[in-house]
This record gives sequence, C-alpha cells and structure tokens, in this order.
Amino acid sequence: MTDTIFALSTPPGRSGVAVIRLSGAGSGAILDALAGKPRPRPREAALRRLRDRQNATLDRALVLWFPGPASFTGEDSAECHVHGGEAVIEGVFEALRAEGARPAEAGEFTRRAFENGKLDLTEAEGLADLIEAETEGQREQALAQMGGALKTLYEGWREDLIAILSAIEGEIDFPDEDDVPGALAATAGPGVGALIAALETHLDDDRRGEIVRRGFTIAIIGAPNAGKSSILNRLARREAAIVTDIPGTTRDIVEVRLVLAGFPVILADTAGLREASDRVEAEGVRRALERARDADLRLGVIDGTDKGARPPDALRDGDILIVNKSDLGASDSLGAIAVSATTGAGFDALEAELSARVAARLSRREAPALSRARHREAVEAALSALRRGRARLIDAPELAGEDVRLAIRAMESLTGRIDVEDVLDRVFSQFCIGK
Ligand SMILES: Nc1nc2c(ncn2[C@@H]2O[C@H](COP(=O)(O)OP(=O)(O)OP(=O)(O)O)[C@@H](O)[C@H]2O)c(=O)[nH]1
Ligand SMILES: [K+]
Ligand SMILES: [Mg+2]
Repeated sequence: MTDTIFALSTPPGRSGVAVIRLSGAGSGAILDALAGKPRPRPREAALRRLRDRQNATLDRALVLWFPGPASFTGEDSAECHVHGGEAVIEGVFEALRAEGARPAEAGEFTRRAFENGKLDLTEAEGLADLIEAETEGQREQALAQMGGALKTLYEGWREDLIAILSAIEGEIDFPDEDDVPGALAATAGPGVGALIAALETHLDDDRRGEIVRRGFTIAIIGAPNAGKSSILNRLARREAAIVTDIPGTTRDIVEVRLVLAGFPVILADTAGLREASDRVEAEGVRRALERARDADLRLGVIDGTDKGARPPDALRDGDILIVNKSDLGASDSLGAIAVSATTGAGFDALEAELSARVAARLSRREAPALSRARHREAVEAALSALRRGRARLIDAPELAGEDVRLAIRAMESLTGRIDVEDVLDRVFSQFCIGK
C-alpha cells in the first residue's frame, strides 16, 4: 500500500483560495477526520468545517472526494479548497500529518498517475510543459502531447515493429523448404523500409518542437554603432541594452524575451563586429560570432549612412538584413528592411517579417513534433537499429531480429512501457511540488 501524500497545488504565498491535494489509500479516512462525515458524494464539492484532532476549527473549506481509480492519480484522492492564508495552510498540513499523511515530493502525483497507467511518459511530459507554457504556441503543443499525440505515434510504431519481428521470427523458426533466398526480405523488407522513412520524417523537423519549448533564438549582428542595441531596445519596448555613440559599447550578450506569432523568442544583442582594440572587446566579438552561429535566425544591421557598409559575413541565406538610420536619409538597399531605431520608422514591417519567419518555422503541422532531446535520442537509436536490421535481413535474419528488438525497446523507453529508472527520475523531477 502506498503512502498517502499531500501538497499545496496552488503557488505558495497568500491567495484567495489555496488547493491542498491528497492522494493514496488513506485519503478517504483522512478526509473524514478533517472534514467530518458523511463523506461528500464523489467529485462534488461540499462546504465543510475543517478541524484538527482537538476539534479546533482550521477553516471553512470546499472539499472534494475522488475515489480511485477514476481520479487523476488513479488512487483515492481528495482536495481541500481552503482560504489561502499561511496559518490556514500550515494548520491543515499539521492536521494531515497528524492523520498519517506525508508531504509529496516534486512530481509525485503525476508519477503515481503514470505508475497507475493514467498517462504515459510523453503525456506526463506534455503536462509538465503545459504548466510551464507561457505562450499560445507552447500551450498548443503541450496540450497535443498531453492528449496523447506522441504516445499514439510511438505506440503505433511499436506495434508495427512487433509485427515485423514476428515475421522474422516465423521465418527463423519455420523456414520453408522451397523458400527462395530473400523471401524474408520480401515479406519484412517493405515494412522495415516504411518505418525507416516514417522515423526519418519525424526526425527531420527542423527541431520545431524543441524550439517551441525553449524559444526561437535571434541574434542581432553588425558593425559597431550600426544601431544594434537601439534596435533591440525598440523591439523589446524598454532600454534593455546600453546605447551610446561610442563604437564598441556592447560587449556582453544582452537577451530579451519576446512573444512573436504566439511563440517564445529570445532576441540577443551582441558586440559590434570588428578587429577588437582590447581583450574585453575581443571576447565580446568572439561571443557575438558564437551566438550568431547558434541562433535560429540572424538580423544583420548596417548603418545606412555609411556608404561602404557591407552585410556581416556571419549572415546566411534566409537571414534578414536591416538598413538602419533611415531618418538620416539612408538609401534603400535591395532586399533589406529600412528602419530607424530613433523614430521607429519601418518597425511595423520588421516585426511583421520576424513574426512571419517564426510562424513559418514553428507553426503546427499535421504530424506531432518531438519536443525533447530524450525523444530525439530514442528515435535516432531506433532508426539506426532498423537501418542495420534492413541491411542484414537476408544474410543474418537472427541479427536483424535483434535489431528490431532494440528498436522496440527504444519505443518502449519513449512511452515509459519499460522501466528506465533514471529516465523516470529525470522526467518527474521537472515538476514542482504539488503536481
Ligand atoms: N539618427 C539615428 N541614430 C541612431 C539610430 N540608431 C542608432 N543611432 C545612434 O547610433 C549610435 C550607436 O547606437 P547603438 O545602438 O549603441 O549601436 P550598436 O550597434 O549597438 O553599437 P555597439 O554596441 O557599439 O556595437 C547611438 O548614438 C544611437 O543613438 C537611428 O536610427 N537614427
Ligand atoms: K555604440
Ligand atoms: Mg550595442
């Protein structure tokens, strides 16, 4: 029998209402002790006086009773919606401890839900992402994953693999006398090929799902005094970076977070690119180039009043070129967006272009996106096992069977069908207490 656990499921601190959650076999008896009998009807709120063992009133609260298995965790569970004051919460905690419940660890409610088959590992991750979601695009992706989009995909592939494995094993155990060589390649080959193609497509996603989670990164780069920091400040609508007329003002990377097209964006201002005059600036330039390399998109800035200005070398195909200082009568440059960080001219067009780029890269497609490095690693492992298996389908079917078995294991580690303790710890430790 599992412990009965409790936690505050709303954020700590003062609030109108605080929700204290309870789960485990002792939940019903503990609820009776605090809220009195009769127990409320399942899943219906009832207003009750909460009391401790000395019959002192702790609060008047809404209480709910969720008998297992039809509860979030699958166990008997209860909720007390108390007034969100520290003394009330502490008093209820004290009374719960006195009745034998213990404080929950981070993610323990969700882990129990997983262990009771209420959700698979990808759905649990989706729930963690939903709690963390700050933008519409993140919410959409998290809801899809929590609703089983990845689970359905991975479970489907697992079933396909099992069918392939049984075809291979059948051939090994009962080889047909008059089988032509390569019979197995004919029966199992197409299925393996189709799965390899499906896994390749799933992996070849421009890291869309991972970027939706962590944020799309944009680096502003260009020569000193081109106006990079001024542009960052205008896009951020605050004075995040220092602006002066001294070339080489910015050294460290200055990051601001924006929401564009419903997605999180991390915009980075960098040091002006030039042959640096001192060690501090040289380090700034090194960091600028590194950030430019790693970013999902680069904004190259040139000073329109500088006739000899050229686009930065670090700019790549598909990046955006901005000609700044249009208020000083800078000439239009082909394919570039003309702006003035001083007057704000051209920023509507710039923001529209940035939003369009982010949306084009991150908008939801038909197929669910993998959203974590964990998914990528496991799908890559399955893919390389399958490629190996396909190559030895004819000459070494036993070994090909082993490869398919490895691919099945990779799928099972994704959904949590097989116990991989460190994976479970990693997934559930991301939750905060009370989830
Ligand atoms: N007239 C005009 N001046 C601008 C504009 N944008 C920036 N400036 C000025 O240009 C100078 C340099 O601006 P910054 O934003 O510091 O330029 P930066 O590219 O960040 O420079 P470093 O950090 O030194 O590489 C400052 O004096 C700004 O006020 C603009 O659109 N028009
Ligand atoms: K400057
Ligand atoms: Mg600067």
